[in-house]
Amino acid sequence: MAQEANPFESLQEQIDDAAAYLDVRDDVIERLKNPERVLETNLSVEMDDGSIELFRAYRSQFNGDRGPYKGGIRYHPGVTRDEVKALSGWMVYKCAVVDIPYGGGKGGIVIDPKNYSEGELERVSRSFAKELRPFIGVDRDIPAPDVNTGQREMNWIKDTYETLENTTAPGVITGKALDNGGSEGRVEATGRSTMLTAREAFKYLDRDIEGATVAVQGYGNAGSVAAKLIEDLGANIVAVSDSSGGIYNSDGLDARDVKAFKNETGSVSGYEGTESLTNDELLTLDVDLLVPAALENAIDGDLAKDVQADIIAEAANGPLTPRADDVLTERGVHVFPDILANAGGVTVSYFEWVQNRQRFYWTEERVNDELERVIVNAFDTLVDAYEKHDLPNFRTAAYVVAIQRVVNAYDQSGNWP
Ligand SMILES: NC(=O)C1=CN([C@@H]2O[C@H](COP(=O)(O)OP(=O)(O)OC[C@H]3O[C@@H](n4cnc5c(N)ncnc54)[C@H](O)[C@@H]3O)[C@@H](O)[C@H]2O)C=CC1
Ligand SMILES: O=C(O)CCC(=O)C(=O)O
Repeated sequence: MAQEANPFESLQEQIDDAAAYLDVRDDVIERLKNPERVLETNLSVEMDDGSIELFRAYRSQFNGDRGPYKGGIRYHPGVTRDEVKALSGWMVYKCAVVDIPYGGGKGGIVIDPKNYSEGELERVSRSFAKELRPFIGVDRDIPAPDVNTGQREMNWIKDTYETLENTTAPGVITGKALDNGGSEGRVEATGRSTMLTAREAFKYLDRDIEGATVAVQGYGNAGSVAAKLIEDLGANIVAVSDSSGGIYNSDGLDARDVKAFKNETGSVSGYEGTESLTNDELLTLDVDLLVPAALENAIDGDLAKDVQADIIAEAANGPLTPRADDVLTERGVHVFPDILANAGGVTVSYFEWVQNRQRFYWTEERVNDELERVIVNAFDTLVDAYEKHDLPNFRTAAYVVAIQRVVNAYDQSGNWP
């Protein structure tokens, strides 16, 4: 099992690693390593039995130099202040690497949603929306889904905001259902960017993705969509997992059928014709491509020594610790970082926000074409930086590109006296 690393310290280390290759003053870099503000609140919510329960919740607004704060809201028992700070910082550099006009933010509630009824979850979400209301807005801070949240929670938050503000403002949040101002293609967007990154990575490394073997850790929104779209490229998904464990079949799984099985039974475990394996076994399988799509710190320095994949495309945020990065760089494993490989989610959120502002809605084909253009451009810019500056790995390349863009926006804005 991977050792805990503090994700906020990991983010700061990633920024320092890239800053070493940039001609930017230390005090400016220091500014880019810390959030502008963090809201911490205790939601008191009535449960179905009439009792009141407290839920700790956070929203971190990391940096707004390039536009409104943007980023998802996570419901998970492991949410911490430092985790939310890290996730909000990763959003800054993600939006910059794909060059969409946002800063970075992130929110989280310490809750295991499995233990609550739909009515209780609605009251928790509305209570958080009430606390968030003064801090968010179409041009201020725009939340979205993350782990254990989706269209349902986004709809509740939008409705609470609009009711309290006595207005209609669908662009205050993205990832909504289609009938509530959502965008075609948003549900699949995160996994789609992982597929596009993997496709471009194989091309760049002069390898064939058709017939390649693939393991996917985490089979939720990001992982299951990435799996099915990578399978559509002709790759062979041999192993997938979720929090209950993993399944393996050397002949390959049917990604869509496994998802249907998980929807029916609640987990991938027990899928017909498979051997079970632990998450650590999955992460160290001898495959061509590994897609971590669960949570932070899945692979630490020790586990990284046993990773046998040649290419990693990070669908999750922060799945590798900095020590794991060092080990994998040393061992020549090609890691394509989260801030590129899962940037499809926020990119299509941007498209949703644009559509909400214009009250003019796009076809799924247009969304997917525009997304492909953004991700392929970002990939090309990243490999150009990697080659031009002779950088150690693709993560550093992504941060070099992203930090420079944030610094440019900051510099061009001038100074207050
Ligand atoms: N939903 C989105 O649009 C975006 C999500 N992400 C990132 O993708 C990752 C996954 O998020 P979603 O797919 O949205 O969440 P989700 O809630 O839809 O799915 C999470 C999956 O990970 C599994 N999981 C949890 N702990 C695990 C463990 N220890 N080992 C193996 N599997 C485990 C769960 O069982 C579930 O299948 C997170 O890091 C998230 O921040 C990144 C960009 C956008
Ligand atoms: O869609 C968005 O705005 C943000 C998605 C997100 O939280 C992420 O990319 O980690």
